[in-house]
Amino acid sequence: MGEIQNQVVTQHLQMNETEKKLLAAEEEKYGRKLVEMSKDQKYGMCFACGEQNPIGLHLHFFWIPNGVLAFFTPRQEHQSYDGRMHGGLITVLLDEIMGNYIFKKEGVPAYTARIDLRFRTPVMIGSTIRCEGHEVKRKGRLVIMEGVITNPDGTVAAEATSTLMLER
Ligand SMILES: CCCCCCCCCC(=O)SCCNC(=O)CCNC(=O)[C@H](O)C(C)(C)COP(=O)(O)OP(=O)(O)OC[C@H]1O[C@@H](n2cnc3c(N)ncnc32)[C@H](O)[C@@H]1OP(=O)(O)O
Repeated sequence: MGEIQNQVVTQHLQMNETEKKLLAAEEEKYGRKLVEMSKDQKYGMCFACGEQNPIGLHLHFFWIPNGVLAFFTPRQEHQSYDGRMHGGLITVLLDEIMGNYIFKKEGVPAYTARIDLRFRTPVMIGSTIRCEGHEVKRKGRLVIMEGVITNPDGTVAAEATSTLMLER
């Protein structure tokens, strides 16, 4: 098993042209360049953001005021029913943007203790979606975050609230 893992080599996926254009439009809106969150080599196998994970989503995250922004374009392998992105993977996107934001902001891992999610409209394969998360509340080590995924036509695809527990 370890041997097989060690043989896996992957190329980190960069943002595609559509994602870059959408990012540029956001930067226009904010009137400044958005800073990308650093990648932590220790977590290179993270399914959502890890650069070394051969089957990962290879997300890129950007700091926005009190929150985080990312884009994602689902591929054929991310399907559920024909042409639709799998809901479990939509959940991964929301879980990740909220969790990674707190991890990067605080410098300690934050574990998802609860996630409430509503799927409102389908996400279609090949369409670039916008993922945004914001911190809304703190109580001790507990952090409440909200996240939303928007389709290219502006409709909300999914929205979630999560409770994360910061590591001691
Ligand atoms: C770049 C690297 C990658 C970044 C990835 C980030 C995104 C991904 C994030 C994840 O998906 S993490 C993986 C999935 N989640 C887990 O594996 C977490 C599994 N659960 C646990 O490990 C523990 O349950 C947990 C750390 C969340 C809490 O355990 P603790 O022992 O630290 O806390 P405890 O259960 O004693 O609760 C402490 C307090 O918090 C409260 N609490 C716990 N969970 C709560 C909840 N969900 N809602 C409200 N309150 C909650 C609890 O009632 C209590 O309140 P009191 O102090 O007043 O008694």
